[in-house]
Amino acid sequence: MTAQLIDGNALSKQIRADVARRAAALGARGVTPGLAVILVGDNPASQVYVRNKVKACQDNGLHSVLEQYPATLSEADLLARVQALNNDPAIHGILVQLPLPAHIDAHKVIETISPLKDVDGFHVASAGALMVGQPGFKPCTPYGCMKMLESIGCNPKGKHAVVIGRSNIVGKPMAMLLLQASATVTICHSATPDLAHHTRQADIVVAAVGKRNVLTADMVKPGAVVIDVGMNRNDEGKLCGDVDFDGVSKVASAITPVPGGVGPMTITMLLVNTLEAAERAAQA
Ligand SMILES: NC(=O)C1=CN([C@@H]2O[C@H](COP(=O)(O)OP(=O)(O)OC[C@H]3O[C@@H](n4cnc5c(N)ncnc54)[C@H](OP(=O)(O)O)[C@@H]3O)[C@@H](O)[C@H]2O)C=CC1
Ligand SMILES: Nc1nc(=O)c2c([nH]1)NC[C@@H]1CN(c3ccc(C(=O)N[C@@H](CCC(=O)O)C(=O)O)cc3)C=[N+]21
Ligand SMILES: [Mg+2]
Repeated sequence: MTAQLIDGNALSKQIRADVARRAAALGARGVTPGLAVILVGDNPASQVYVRNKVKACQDNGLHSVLEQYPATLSEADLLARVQALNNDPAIHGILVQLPLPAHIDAHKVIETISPLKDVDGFHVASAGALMVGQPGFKPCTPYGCMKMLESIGCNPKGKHAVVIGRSNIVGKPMAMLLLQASATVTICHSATPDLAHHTRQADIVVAAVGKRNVLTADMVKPGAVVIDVGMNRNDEGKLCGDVDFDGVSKVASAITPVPGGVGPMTITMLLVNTLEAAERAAQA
């Protein structure tokens, strides 16, 4: 391995310490930042993520409420819960864990969250703000990826960035943030005929697909920076990303691991967004 490891746990620790300081300062003014997390159903992966989020709040002086509902919860009842949290002054951020059961329209649920409390950055208003460069919540995963680039002094300006994946929660906002940072951005997806042709030209590659070994060493330009968003399980049930880490880390100049890379940074940026929502509410 020749690449520098971009340690998401270490960077998270630094940023979370700052969050904890600012949360304490707000607390001294009588405002405790509050996050509500709603989990519907019993998806085991979702339970792990949600528990990590609640624990991160506790560890850094944020108040959190976890609401768990059975998979049979009706859409109307979920919308009513979101509306109640919109009106709850102790709650500054609302996160509805995805995926939701099939009988619930996730889009409708997200659009019901007040944009002022949309700490996931998934609301159309947040996505639109990002698109036109207005203030708004940035989606936590791409936001965390930008912080990881910054942490190693990688300024995207003038670089060619290739994003693999175009989902509304990762790929698309990732591309927008890189564009905002003045990279030249290529977005690849399942209908891209020759993925390697694009990735080989990239100074920065972000893989956000959800399939193992989407990016292998032969697809990477020597010295490129590689960010692995993927969360998959290998044949032994071990957590792994989209990137062939062993191969690519011999070619890249810097690379994020899985676990311990983008995952913890996603939670860290959720704390940052919640803190900022509370700071804004305290000013208003
Ligand atoms: N670490 C973290 O904090 C987070 C990790 N994740 C993980 O990141 C991964 C992506 O998540 P998400 O964006 O929600 O996933 P989606 O399934 O919504 O999107 C996957 C994207 O990958 C594209 N794709 C699929 N196959 C290929 C291929 N062979 N070549 C190129 N592109 C392909 C799809 O293209 P098309 O649009 O054409 O279908 C789609 O745009 C998952 O592993 C997920 O678990 C997600 C969120 C947070
Ligand atoms: N409304 C909503 N917001 C989300 O932000 C959201 C979501 N729904 N649905 C699912 C995805 C996925 N996601 C992760 C967060 C942290 C880790 C994480 O902490 N990963 C650890 C490992 C965790 C483990 O051990 O399984 C790591 O990479 O080191 C992973 C994945 C947030 N998501
Ligand atoms: Mg990770």
